[in-house]
Amino acid sequence: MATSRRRPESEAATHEGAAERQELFNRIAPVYDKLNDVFSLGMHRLWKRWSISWSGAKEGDKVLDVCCGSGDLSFLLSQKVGVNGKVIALDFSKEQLQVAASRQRERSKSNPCYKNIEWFQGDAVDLPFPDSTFDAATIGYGLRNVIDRKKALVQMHRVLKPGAKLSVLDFNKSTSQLISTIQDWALDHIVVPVASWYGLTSEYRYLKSSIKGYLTGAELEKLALEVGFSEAKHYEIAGGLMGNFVAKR
Ligand SMILES: C/C(=C\Cc1cc(O)c2ccccc2c1O)CCC[C@H](C)CCC[C@H](C)CCCC(C)C
Ligand SMILES: C[S@@+](CC[C@H](N)C(=O)[O-])C[C@H]1O[C@@H](n2cnc3c(N)ncnc32)[C@H](O)[C@@H]1O
Repeated sequence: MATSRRRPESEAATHEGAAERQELFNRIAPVYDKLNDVFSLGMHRLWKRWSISWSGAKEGDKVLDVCCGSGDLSFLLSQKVGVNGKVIALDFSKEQLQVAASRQRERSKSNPCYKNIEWFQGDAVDLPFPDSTFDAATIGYGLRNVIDRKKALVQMHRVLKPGAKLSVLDFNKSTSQLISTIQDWALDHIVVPVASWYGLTSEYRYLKSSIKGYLTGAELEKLALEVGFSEAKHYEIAGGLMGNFVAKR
């Protein structure tokens, strides 16, 4: 009997799902930064600063930003680790990485520290780095979008040094009916209608369904301990609309 080289059905579905998401993030890349500022009234910048603090990144460190997108967290990490440090930023969307690289070129004109960032196109579930490489890692609004989140956590655990921290910023999948009603209302009545002006209706509708399909803080803590992190704690921020999860290798 000839051996089939086709992927098993579930693996093929995962691959197709990931490719669809990659395309979605490619499509939103040109307006992504602007819409985040508009919809969060600029607050996402503050949440990202907090997430960097939670990562424990410091001067001279070698750090990883997974699902870096257009690079907001990578730029903050870059300032934190300074010219003696190194930021490795990874994403699977070519368009997002192009935006990130162009922002880096622009910012490096006034602050050479940003030259310490290196961009990689790659998959969060298959990180192309050796074990125990990084002093800290971040993933902002990324883990929710990864189909096999356990695999991504296993990978991030593997590439962190013992004692290093992972900081995961994202929407909070709240257990409070009030908070999830507010999230749903804002997404249905503000975010999706405005995104529609840019021809991005389905892309921003996806945002709501991805929050429903995400993990609660308690579920994130449980999963991180399962994959080998020694400590895991989820913090609600922005009145419970957002969350930051911290896990220590
Ligand atoms: C920076 C933010 C989200 C990034 C983001 C993440 C995704 O997974 C996406 C998927 C598909 C399309 C877009 C995104 C995406 O932009 C968080 C803030 C921006 C949000 C788009 C809007 C948040 C609305 C909140 C429910 C209410 C905000 C309250 C605020 C204090 C005014
Ligand atoms: C919502 S954006 C967040 C970007 C950035 N971290 C921020 O906070 O603005 C999510 C990013 O995750 C990336 N992404 C989603 N799944 C991924 C995967 N499996 N591997 C690599 N990148 C992924 C997308 O391409 C997108 O750029």
